[in-house]
Amino acid sequence: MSASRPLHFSKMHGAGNDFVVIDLRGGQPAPPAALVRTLGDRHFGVGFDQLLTIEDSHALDCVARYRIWNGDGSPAQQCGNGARCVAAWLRRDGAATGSRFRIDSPAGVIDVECLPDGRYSLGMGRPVFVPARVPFHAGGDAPVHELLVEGSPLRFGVASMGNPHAVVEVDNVDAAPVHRLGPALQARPEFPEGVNVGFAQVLARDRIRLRVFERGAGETLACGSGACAAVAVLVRQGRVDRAVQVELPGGTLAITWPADDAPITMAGPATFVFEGEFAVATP
Ligand SMILES: N[C@@H](CCC[C@H](N)C(=O)O)C(=O)O
Repeated sequence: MSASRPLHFSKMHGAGNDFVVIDLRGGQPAPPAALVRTLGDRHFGVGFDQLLTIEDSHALDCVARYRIWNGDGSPAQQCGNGARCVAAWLRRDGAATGSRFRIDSPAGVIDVECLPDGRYSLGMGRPVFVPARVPFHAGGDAPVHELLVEGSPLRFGVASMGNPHAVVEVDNVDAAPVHRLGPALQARPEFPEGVNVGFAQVLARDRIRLRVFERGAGETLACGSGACAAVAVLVRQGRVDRAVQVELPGGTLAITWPADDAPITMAGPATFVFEGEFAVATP
């Protein structure tokens, strides 16, 4: 008979981008990649786009630190929807008090503001367009790049929000070849760390629709860092204004980039779905 230990988790989502959140404060080790994949399996596990581990922060002014693991077990540096869920989780836990606090992410410290309507507003940092820092190894520092992908030229902008993004503007996001061009661009050697690929349709200067094929998770119902990257790239290309409602399949995020040298702000929901225990097999 095999033994097991219970692992308590919270199931959450932010605009449909779904998460399992586990508490590793007190120095508990992060789950190995194989356990992340098992937990993330929607048939044999719990299922999620990303696992979020809440950990002790060494930054004095932060309530906690969190790390992000994609469904395929790979670590990620940034997760906008996840950060809002971490903020909500820390508030419910009591570790975070007041309407403003800071959390420590792999991409740096994030300022959180709890809005009166229940949404969370986060300072997501400044977008980085320098190709080598995305990283994207082709061409110069232009707002639009072009590669031959699957035999056709594909035009896109790149940005890092702590994690790498490519943004393709399309006429109709419903008809965009997200599942063909997403993985094809993601696998290009010019993106040595892979890339999250966003397909954006500009509806107005303050409103876009967006679908994102994420690194390590496939298409998700929303990608917070992807929404920030899409607005940053489209502002740089002169296509949208600096305050944009981003409509994703799972919900809407409000993205504001006040000035080139200012951080991007993202506001959106964070929702608890259920609490559970997963039986982790022990040797
Ligand atoms: N869904 C997230 C991004 C998660 C990480 C991403 N897949 C990566 O590997 O960079 C978000 O809301 O930002």
